[in-house]
Amino acid sequence: MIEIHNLSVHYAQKKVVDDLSLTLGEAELLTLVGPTGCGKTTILQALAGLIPISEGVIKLGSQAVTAKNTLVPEKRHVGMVFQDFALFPHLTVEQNISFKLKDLNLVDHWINLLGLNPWRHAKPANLSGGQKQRVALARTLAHEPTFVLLDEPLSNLDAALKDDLRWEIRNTLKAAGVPAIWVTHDQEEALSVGDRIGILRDGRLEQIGSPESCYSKPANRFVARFLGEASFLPGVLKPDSNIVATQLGNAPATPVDSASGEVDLLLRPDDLSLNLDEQGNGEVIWSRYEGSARLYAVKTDNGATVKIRCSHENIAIPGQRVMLHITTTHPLAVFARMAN
Ligand SMILES: Nc1ncnc2c1ncn2[C@@H]1O[C@H](COP(=O)(O)OP(=O)(O)OP(=O)(O)O)[C@@H](O)[C@H]1O
Repeated sequence: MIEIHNLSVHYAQKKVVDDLSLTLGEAELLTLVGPTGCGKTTILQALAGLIPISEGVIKLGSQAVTAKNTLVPEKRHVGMVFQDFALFPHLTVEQNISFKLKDLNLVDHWINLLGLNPWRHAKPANLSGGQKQRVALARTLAHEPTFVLLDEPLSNLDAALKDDLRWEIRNTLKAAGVPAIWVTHDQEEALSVGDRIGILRDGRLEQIGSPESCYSKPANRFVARFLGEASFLPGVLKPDSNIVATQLGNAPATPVDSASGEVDLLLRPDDLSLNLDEQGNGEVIWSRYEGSARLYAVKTDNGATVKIRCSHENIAIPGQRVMLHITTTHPLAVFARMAN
């Protein structure tokens, strides 16, 4: 188990990690997301012992690391996986994985589990990006780390490969049974592979929880926007009611921070339906073709702009009148109305 209590990290006078606390369960995979420069890499470096911490405690099993009571990286038993793979170019796959390793049985185990047998004697230069990342992961896990830190492991790979490899990495970490923190820019990746997801802003954790809870009940508008397309529709939520009344109809509501009265309803693009209708309640502003789907922005007759994702067969062009309905049956987050 890893526990982080009130961790802060400064670069000169600048606090880049601010009062971070979290606990990672056995074999738990936590994804950390946030805008560029919010401190994701700094957190991993601090946990690995690569940079000093300013305040707080990092508990790694029975060891408690503080600013004064530090522990060298070698003694933390942390495995790191980087976006640039960091393999030795002159060594083969097998030699890279077995480097400084005593138990060579583990080399075969991870080579087999990650499907690397055909490339066992190849050098990194002859491998694809996905194969290199598998080697890096195998090398990390063969050293039996107590926990694993992954810094944007897929960011140098193309989209098609990313999708498969993210699941392979998740399954492999689960097979290894070690806790891991996976930093990514990609909110879809974070939502899909994490057991829990943490959303950072300016070095602070804005929310941590299951992907479903953070996506459907974000703690604030920043989290709502960061995790996916978010539209905010004005509505009225009666006190002690769980129905919000809006210009597009009523919807089941879950208030954030006890919001009531004049509220803004969080709508995701798949919470709505759209049909061409001259007598409708809005007008298409723009549309984007996405392959299997189309994303529309519609201005409602009351002046709000909402985004809707429909089947690619549902075609409307900018300027056309459409009828929007809220179709979702699960409760939608509502926030206190923001003053203009
Ligand atoms: N060695 C350093 N000296 C001074 N400031 C630094 C140093 N490294 C990082 N920073 C600053 O600390 C802040 C956090 O950087 P960090 O790399 O942790 O962010 P990040 O969330 O990982 O960003 P990205 O998503 O772009 O990789 C940034 O403002 C960055 O400029």
